[in-house]
Amino acid sequence: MRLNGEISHKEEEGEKENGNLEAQKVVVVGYALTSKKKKSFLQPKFEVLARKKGIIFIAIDLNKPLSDQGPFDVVLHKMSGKEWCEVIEDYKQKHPEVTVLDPPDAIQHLHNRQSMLQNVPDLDLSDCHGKVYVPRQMVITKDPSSIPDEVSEAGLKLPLVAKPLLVDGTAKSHEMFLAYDRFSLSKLEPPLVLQEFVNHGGVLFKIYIVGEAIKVVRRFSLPNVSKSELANVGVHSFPRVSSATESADDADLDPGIAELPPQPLLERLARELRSRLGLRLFNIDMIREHGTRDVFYVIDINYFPGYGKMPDYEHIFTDFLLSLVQSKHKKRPET
Ligand SMILES: Nc1ncnc2c1ncn2[C@@H]1O[C@H](COP(=O)(O)OP(=O)(O)OP(=O)(O)O)[C@@H](O)[C@H]1O
Ligand SMILES: O=P(O)(O)O[C@H]1[C@H](O)[C@@H](O)[C@H](OP(=O)(O)O)[C@@H](OP(=O)(O)O)[C@H]1O
Ligand SMILES: [Mg+2]
Ligand SMILES: [Mg+2]
Repeated sequence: MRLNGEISHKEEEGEKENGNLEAQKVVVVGYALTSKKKKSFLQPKFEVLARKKGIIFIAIDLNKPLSDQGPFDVVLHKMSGKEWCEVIEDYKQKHPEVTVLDPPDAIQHLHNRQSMLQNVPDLDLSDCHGKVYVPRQMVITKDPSSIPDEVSEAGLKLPLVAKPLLVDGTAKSHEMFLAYDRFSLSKLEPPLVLQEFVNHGGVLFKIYIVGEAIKVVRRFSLPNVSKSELANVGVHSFPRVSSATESADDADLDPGIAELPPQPLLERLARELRSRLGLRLFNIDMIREHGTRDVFYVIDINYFPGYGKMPDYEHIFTDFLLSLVQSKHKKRPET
C-alpha cells in the first residue's frame, strides 16, 4: 500500500476522477508479460476500470534490477526461463511484503503436460455430482521408431492425441496431431504425450480461476470420432480449436452436450487444484464423455491463460487484486 486509509466505496465505484489518485490508496501492480499477453490482458477498458478502483499497472523493465523498481504491492508475471525464475525467487525473499503471483516452481509444473495433470486423480471430489478423470496417456521422450510397440504394450486405445510434452509459450508447443494408427506415430518428433482421444460432442468447458473466483465458458472443440472413422490411418494435425475467440456459449447445441458441469464439482475442483498446484491464476480445459451426464476428463491446465476472453474479466480481476491487498492488511497486527 502506498498511501493511508482504505479505499472507500465511493472510490471503488469510480466516483473519483482519474487525476485524483493521490487522494486514494493506490495499489501498484508490476507486470512482466510478453507483448502478446500484455495486449490481450491489459485492454484499455480493464485499465480504466482498474484506475477507477485505485489500481495502476506498471511494466517491469527486464533490463533493470527488479528491486530497484516499484515499489509494488503485487507482481504479476508470465515469463519463461531459468534466469527469470531466479529473479522472482530472489525478489520474493527480499520483499516478503509484495504479493508475487505465482511461485515459479508451481508455474513450472504446468509446463510439462505430464506433470500438469498429475494431481487430478488424487483430488477429493466425493459428493460433487460428477467424476473427473485424466485420459490415459504415455510420455515418449526418445526413439520415435519404438512408439508403435510402446503404444501396444501400454494398451492405449486409438485414436490418440499427440501433444508436445513441454509447453513453453511457443506456437510449436501447441501443435497437436490426431493419430488413427500406431505406426504413423513414429513420424512425430518426441518428446511427446500420447493421450487417448475422448469423444465429447465437440464442446469443451474452459474453467477460469482467478483466486477464489471461477468462471466457466463453452468452447468449440474437436468433433466425435465415429466408429467408421476408427478405420482411418495417418496422423492429422489440427488447429488450436478451443482458444479461438469464438465462444460456443450462444450456439444451438444439444442440451446434453452443452449442459455446464455441476457447480459443486467446479467449485471443489477449483479449490482442490488451487491448493495442490499452489497457483491462483490458471484455467482448466475439461470435457464431458459423450453419452454421459457426469463423467468428465481434464485434458489441459494453463497458467495465466487468455483472461481477456473471460466474460467480465475486468471486474473479476480488479476485485481479486483489491482482495489481495485488503487481506494482507487484515493479517497485519494493529499498531
Ligand atoms: N484427450 C482428448 N480428447 C479429445 N479432445 C482432445 C483431447 N486432448 C485435446 N483435445 C482437443 O485438442 C485441443 C487442444 O488440446 P490442449 O488443450 O491439450 O492443447 P493446448 O495447446 O495446451 O491448448 P490451450 O490453447 O488451451 O493451451 C483441446 O482444446 C481439445 O479440443
Ligand atoms: O484462454 P485460453 O482460451 O485457454 O487460451 C490461452 C492459452 O491457454 C494461453 O496459453 C495463451 O497464453 P500464452 O500465449 O501467454 O501462453 C493465451 O494467449 P492470450 O493471452 O494472448 O489470449 C490464450 O491463447
Ligand atoms: Mg487447452
Ligand atoms: Mg494448454
